[in-house]
Amino acid sequence: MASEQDVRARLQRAGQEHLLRFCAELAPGPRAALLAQLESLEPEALREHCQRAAAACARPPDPPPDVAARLRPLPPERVGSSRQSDPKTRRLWEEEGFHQIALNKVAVLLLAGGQGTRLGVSYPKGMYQVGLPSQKTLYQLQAERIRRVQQLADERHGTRCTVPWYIMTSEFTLGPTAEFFKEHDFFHLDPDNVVMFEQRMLPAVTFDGRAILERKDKVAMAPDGNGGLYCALADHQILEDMERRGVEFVHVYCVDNILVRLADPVFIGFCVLRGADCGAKVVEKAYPEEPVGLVCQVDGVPQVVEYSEISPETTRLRTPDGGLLYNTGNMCNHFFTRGFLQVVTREYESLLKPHVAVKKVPYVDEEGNPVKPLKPNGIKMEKFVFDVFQFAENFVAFEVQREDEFSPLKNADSAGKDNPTTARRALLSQHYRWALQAGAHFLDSQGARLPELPSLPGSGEPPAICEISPVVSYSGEGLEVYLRGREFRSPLILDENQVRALRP
Ligand SMILES: CC(=O)N[C@H]1[C@@H](OP(=O)(O)OP(=O)(O)OC[C@H]2O[C@@H](n3ccc(=O)[nH]c3=O)[C@H](O)[C@@H]2O)O[C@H](CO)[C@@H](O)[C@@H]1O
Repeated sequence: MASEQDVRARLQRAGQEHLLRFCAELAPGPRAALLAQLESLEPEALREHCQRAAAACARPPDPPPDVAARLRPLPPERVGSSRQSDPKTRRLWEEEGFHQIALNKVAVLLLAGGQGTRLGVSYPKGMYQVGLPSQKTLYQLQAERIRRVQQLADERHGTRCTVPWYIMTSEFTLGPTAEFFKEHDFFHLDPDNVVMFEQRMLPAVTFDGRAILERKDKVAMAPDGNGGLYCALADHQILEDMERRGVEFVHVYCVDNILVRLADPVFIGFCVLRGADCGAKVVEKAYPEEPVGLVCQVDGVPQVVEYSEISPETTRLRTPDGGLLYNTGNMCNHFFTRGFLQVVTREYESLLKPHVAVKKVPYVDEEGNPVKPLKPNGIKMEKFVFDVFQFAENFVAFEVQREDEFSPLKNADSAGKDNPTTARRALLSQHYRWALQAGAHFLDSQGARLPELPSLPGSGEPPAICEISPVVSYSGEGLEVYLRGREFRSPLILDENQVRALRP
């Protein structure tokens, strides 16, 4: 371990010597912990990080005034649509996707390093359960969708394929996530095919460029944003692991969309047949100010402009027919070829510009008292996963139906939107629609038929409660054999056991 003297010399080079101001009064344990943490911070990088944060914060608020003028919607030739395509084309994409999955060429990669601050939980968001009858967590739903998509590819192609699951965590989420997966026996996936790796952390910085001490013995650190993915892939040789497994296509997604279709064969197939190296799923925005990134072009280059960096006036612009001009909402659901990820990690990562987030960061004052600030006092610098789109040779967007594929869990119920209630409702409405399409009828507790509302939107409360395990159906397929012409009392939980009992 480095001595205090060494660490002090390094911090002097970085202009951050104040981080040692309580060192002398610490007991040996905390002192060693602090020195170890400080030793891991490379002086030049720390200096640059702190200067950059302060400078970025001193600039006028983003976006620069001329961004709106440089924005354009994506040209139609770059956009495919699941909802507007004919069934034959959709089938073609799906077949191609399943073909690639059966060849073991597809992996999924979960971004799970975020802290769930808005949701108000101290544990990883994937461990959250929104109150489904089965009490499944987001992680379990995702694991089961992987199992089902593998099974469907196997049935079509007579294989035994694997969709490896890469999970990017952070210092905050790795321990509890790894523990949770162990406790749940990896949700019946082979642990060898679940690869967890950790993204880097960066110090939080004051407005005048000083790294913040959260405690006398600890610097305040935050994950480096979901664009930390590219450094983390290199740090942990993840692309090499993918290469060993023969993975060519990577489906990257955000932890909190309860409807997420992992390794979605339709999306994968569309991107592969288009020869894309990079793709993004999009949904039509629900309302102009919806907090979703805007997939568009800036100066003719495909990009996402984050919701926090676009003015309300621009979000409200309309086309002559009355629709929103900027309508393509980012779902944080991306397609990358391994080749593209390789080029990005080798050549472009250092060109990604960090984004500034001003936050309330707990700290110790000059006397060493812990303070929970009431106003934002610190800067966190984050890279964004989509900032690599600009480097793609062939970028495509793929539009899907919101009620089929997008219901993010961002907030606590008090926020009214994108919360546990809306997520639960979206999933149960979808399963209710699938059950009706498959020919099921529902009865109330007295045995009377309940009304049938086949076009119920995701936001509506379904007349009957029906939850279908992802192990039974991935996107509504294969249900007729259990449900057609049958009557069920609400609630119906269609899981593996129930299916065995219903099999003709
Ligand atoms: C930067 C980004 O992608 N923004 C998108 C994100 O916004 P949003 O602001 O909701 O992004 P979040 O903070 O929820 O992060 C998205 C995902 O990245 C993960 N994460 C975050 C920070 C971090 O350091 N490490 C990490 O892995 C989170 O765990 C989560 O799975 O989702 C929205 C859809 O729901 C999109 O419309 C936004 O354009």
